[in-house]
Amino acid sequence: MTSLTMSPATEADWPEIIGADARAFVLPAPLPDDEIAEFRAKFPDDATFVVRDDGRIVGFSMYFVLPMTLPGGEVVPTAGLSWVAVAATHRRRGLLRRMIDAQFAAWRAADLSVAILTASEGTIYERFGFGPAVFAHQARIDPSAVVFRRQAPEDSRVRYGTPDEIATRAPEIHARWAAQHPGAIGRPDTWWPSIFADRTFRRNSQTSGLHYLLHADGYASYRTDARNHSATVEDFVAVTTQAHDDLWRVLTGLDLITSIDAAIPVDDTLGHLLTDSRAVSVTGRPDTLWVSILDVVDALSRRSYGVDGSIVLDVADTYSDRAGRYAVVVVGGRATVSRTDQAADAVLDIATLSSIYLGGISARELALAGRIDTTEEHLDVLARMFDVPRAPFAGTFF
Ligand SMILES: CC(=O)SCCNC(=O)CCNC(=O)[C@H](O)C(C)(C)COP(=O)(O)OP(=O)(O)OC[C@H]1O[C@@H](n2cnc3c(N)ncnc32)[C@H](O)[C@@H]1OP(=O)(O)O
Repeated sequence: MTSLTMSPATEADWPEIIGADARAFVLPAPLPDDEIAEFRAKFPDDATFVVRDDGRIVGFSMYFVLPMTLPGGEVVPTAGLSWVAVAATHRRRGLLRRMIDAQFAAWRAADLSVAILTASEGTIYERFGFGPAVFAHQARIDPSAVVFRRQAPEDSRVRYGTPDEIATRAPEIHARWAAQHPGAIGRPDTWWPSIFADRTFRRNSQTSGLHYLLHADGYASYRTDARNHSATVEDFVAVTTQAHDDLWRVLTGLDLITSIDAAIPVDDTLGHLLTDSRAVSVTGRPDTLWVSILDVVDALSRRSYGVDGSIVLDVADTYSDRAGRYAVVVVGGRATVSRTDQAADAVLDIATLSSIYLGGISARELALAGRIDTTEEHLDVLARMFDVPRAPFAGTFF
């Protein structure tokens, strides 16, 4: 393996990278050229990491810089690790680890305090200090059982969008939603063209293109399947409860549709709006975002907290340089965080701290699982400090 080298991608590398990724991610075919052009507009070449063996590409990964909203509303730039693939001929020989080492160095050089990813498997990334932090409910809705408790408004306030309206309205509505929702991944301008293009490789011969429903404060896109008359909600963005309820009224009232699938926030209110909450069944609870805190002091200082208090965390990190004791002192909901020599109140590893960072898992749950070593008194402080009023929701897969 002495012939292995790593460098940023060059122009000539892209056909080989796209082919290798299609193979690794079990895609039926490499991405089409127009999709590749849009994909490449999303990140600079120096955010790419190509491993070659004797000149042939055997490993690839890259990162986007993506805005993410924290509890309290501050938006931080994050390193969004993505497109990680190692050739089957070179698996389990340390290529992923080598690329992650280089990525970490790049993230540090770029002063990024938080890294995020959407994971293909649950057992890969904890060793690098990532923990699952945001979840969604995979919901299946039975429209025939849907009866809203409140009477429908005379006008649903929802309209189908024309392509022009969608191009103007959806990014603006998404930005408003993301600004107020913890865990939300902001979508840079360069992300929208391929969403709107809705190319045929994203569906099969019997599924429709995206239909867009627009509201003054929200939108939803969905496609239908002619084989079984089902609908799948691809994107649902509601800035207000009114928009949420109005959009769901239209979606659940689609004539000739026998079931609707959607990924919804774990605290979504749809079931509570109905006379029979069983019309909404939860078929899964996937993790939708993994987080790794890169700079504990900076990351913890940027979110807000539910209650004031202070706690000393002893953080373990077997991968990088984040281990140590940190004093977190919260006054008026904002934290002052510093490294300290004081005795620890709670002991946990960096992946566990990253899991509770956005409030998607409670410290209490992880302590019960033996992942946080603390006393009942300190756990109470820790759990209440990190608790959030609304569950985080990422809303974007990357
Ligand atoms: C953010 C994303 O892009 S998620 C997508 C990840 N990519 C995929 O799922 C595509 C298909 N899979 C692959 O391309 C490869 O198998 C990868 C990228 C997952 C792993 O690449 P490899 O080069 O084989 O990993 P590498 O040898 O560096 O392993 C590093 C460590 O992770 C472990 N590991 C790697 N893959 C896995 C896995 N799938 N499950 C469990 N552990 C794993 C290794 O055992 C090793 O552990 P250790 O160093 O602590 O002893």
